[in-house]
Amino acid sequence: MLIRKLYKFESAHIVRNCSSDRCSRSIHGHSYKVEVLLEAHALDHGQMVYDFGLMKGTIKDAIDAFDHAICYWDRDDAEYIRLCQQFSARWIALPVSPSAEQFARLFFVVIDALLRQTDMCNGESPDVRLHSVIAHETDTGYAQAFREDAYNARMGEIQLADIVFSEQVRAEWRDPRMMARLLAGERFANPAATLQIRP
Ligand SMILES: Nc1nc2c(c(=O)[nH]1)N=C([C@H](O)[C@H](O)COP(=O)(O)OP(=O)(O)OP(=O)(O)O)CN2
Repeated sequence: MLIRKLYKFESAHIVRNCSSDRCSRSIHGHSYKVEVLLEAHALDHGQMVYDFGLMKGTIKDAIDAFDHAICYWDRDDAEYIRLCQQFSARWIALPVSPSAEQFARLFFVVIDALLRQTDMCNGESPDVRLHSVIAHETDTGYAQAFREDAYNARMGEIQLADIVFSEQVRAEWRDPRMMARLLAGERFANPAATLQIRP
C-alpha cells in the first residue's frame, strides 16, 4: 500500500544549460509542491502505513528548508554564488542543478536517510520505506524520482554532505543540528503512541 503526503514551498533558482531560455538565464521562482510517497505491506498499531502526523517532523523540516530560499548549483558562477549568499539570508547550495528532476532526487536521498535513521515506535512494519518523491515545479510540470533514480550516478551524485544550508536556514529548524545529526548517523526517535486498545 502507498500513502502520500503533500508539502509546499516557495523558492528561487536558475537552471543552467536548459533549453528554455527564460529558465536558464533569469532568476525566477516557483510555488513547489512535493509529494512524498511511503510504501508498506503491513500496518502499525493505528492501522496506518505511517502516521501522517509523524511526517510533520524531520521530513517537513527538510523540505521547508527550501521555503523562501534561493537554490543554486554549486558549480554555478562564483560571483553569482557570492551574490546569492550576500543578498539572501536563506540559500542552499546543491551538488546538482535545481531542476524539478533533481529536486525530486535530492528530496528522495534526504528523506530516505531520515527514515532509515528514525526509530519507529508504534508497531510500524519493518518494510516501511520511501517509494518515490514527486516535485511539482508548476501546475503543469513535475518530476517523480524512484529509488533507482535517486542513487543513479549517471544523473549526478547526490551526497548529503554536499547539500549546504545557510546559517539562517539551519537556525530556523526545530533542531538546528538536524542535518549534522543526519550526517553523523545519529538516530531520530518518533514519539511513543498511547495505546487504548490492545493491538
Ligand atoms: N523537464 C524539465 N523541464 C523544465 C524545467 C524542469 O525543471 N524540468 N524547468 C523549467 C523552468 O524552471 C520553468 O520555469 C518551468 O517551465 P514551464 O513548465 O515551461 O513553465 P510555464 O509556467 O511556462 O508552463 P505552462 O505550462 O506554460 O504554464 C523549464 N523546463
